[in-house]
Parts: sequence; structure tokens; C-alpha cells
Amino acid sequence: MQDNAAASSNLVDYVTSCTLPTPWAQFTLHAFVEHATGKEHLAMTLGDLSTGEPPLMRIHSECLTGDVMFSQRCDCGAQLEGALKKIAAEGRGILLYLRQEGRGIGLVNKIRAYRLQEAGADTVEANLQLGFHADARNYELVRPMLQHFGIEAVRLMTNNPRKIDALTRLGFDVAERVPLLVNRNAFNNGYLNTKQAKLGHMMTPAAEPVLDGEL
Ligand SMILES: Nc1nc2c(ncn2[C@@H]2O[C@H](COP(=O)(O)OP(=O)(O)OP(=O)(O)O)[C@@H](O)[C@H]2O)c(=O)[nH]1
Ligand SMILES: [Zn+2]
Repeated sequence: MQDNAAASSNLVDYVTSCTLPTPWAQFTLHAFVEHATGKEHLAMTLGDLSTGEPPLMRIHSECLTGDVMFSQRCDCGAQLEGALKKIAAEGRGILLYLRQEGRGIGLVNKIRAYRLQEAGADTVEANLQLGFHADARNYELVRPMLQHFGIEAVRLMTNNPRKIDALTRLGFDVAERVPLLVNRNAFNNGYLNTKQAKLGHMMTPAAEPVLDGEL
């Protein structure tokens, strides 16, 4: 049963929402269900998003190991926390939590990829050895999810140029890219270097005041 029938699209249904208190702000958590897969995608919002002013926005790809299990192999958990803190500091913004675990290959395959990395492959080579693309993500769902909130332009928190391209191709105005450089450590240094060298991630230091733990 859907609380907001007007929000349906051919890709995703909006289902319902609740308040979500966090250490940094009281967000609203919104649930969407993808038609093709039944996957449950989420949006966390704060403040009035319908003013026309581009809000801070993050498209966060699920990383159970990083977001939940504190893994230091990647920067995902720290990026999730950093993005929510930035939104809280402005009092306004939106984080989409997309269920694209392992850059779209799923959790079990990501663990297979980690094992190959322990045998010497980098993050891209491991995906290719498993028969996947380096990055199997698709951002189509972002369009109906942002349309649901009446958002046409965003200030995107990312280091990934593919996300900027994807949003632009979907018809959104990326008014600004906000770097999200957090938690470089001995375990993820090589991974972050590979993202920069092979996936084009922009690992330049932030020009703005840094958050706790930000590089
Ligand atoms: N296949 C695979 N996926 C990974 C690996 N490490 C992290 N991930 C997944 O990568 C996704 C995050 O993508 P990243 O490339 O780290 O960053 P991004 O989201 O593209 O870019 P940012 O917006 O700058 O964070 C999550 O879904 C993680 O589960 C890995 O070694 N192999
Ligand atoms: Zn991760």
C-alpha cells in the first residue's frame, strides 16, 4: 500500500516516510521500491527542498561492509557520515541511498573481488576477472526519486565524474560539485589511488573548511 500514489513512475514507487533522528539532525527517511527488482531504495531529507535553490545532495551506493561494519578497505562509511554532517550543518539537503552494493555486482561478488584483491588484483582488475564491468551501476532511478521532491538542480557531494555525467544526462543541473574526501588510511590508500587512476575520481583536497577527519 502506497502513501503517495502521485509519486509512482515507471521505475520506482514511493511508499512511505518517517522521521529519523541521527546524531547530527532529525532527517526524514523516505522509502521507494524499484519495480524491476523489488529493491528498497531510500532518501534521507532535511529542510525545505522545494525552494528552487539547489540543495546539497549525495548519491550513496550501498556498501554494507563500509557503511555498517566499519570496514577500512574503502571510504564509504566515512563518506556517508561526512555527507550527513554537511547536510545537517546547512540544515537542508538530500541523500539517496541506492542499493547498488559492490558498484552494482552485489555483496557476495564484492567479497569475491576483495579476495582477488588480496591475491594482488586492484579493485578494477578484480571486477574484470569476475566477468563484470569495472562499474556496473546505473543511476536511472535518481530521476523519479528527485522528481518526487521537486528537485531540478543540486550541489552534488562526490569525487566521481560518472555521477555528474549521469545526473546531467538525466536532465538535472549539477550547479556545484562538493568534494567528499574522508578517511584515507593504510588499508584503503591503494584503493583510492586506483579509483583516481582508473575510474577518474577527483581526489583533490576540499577548498572549504574541513570536517573532523576530512583530508
Ligand atoms: N566491486 C567492488 N565494489 C566496491 C569495492 N570497494 C567498494 N565498492 C563499492 O563501491 C561503491 C562505492 O563506490 P566508490 O567507487 O567507492 O565511490 P563512488 O560512489 O563512485 O564515488 P563518490 O561519490 O566519490 O563516493 C559501493 O557500492 C561499494 O560497495 C571493491 O573493491 N569492489
Ligand atoms: Zn565501501
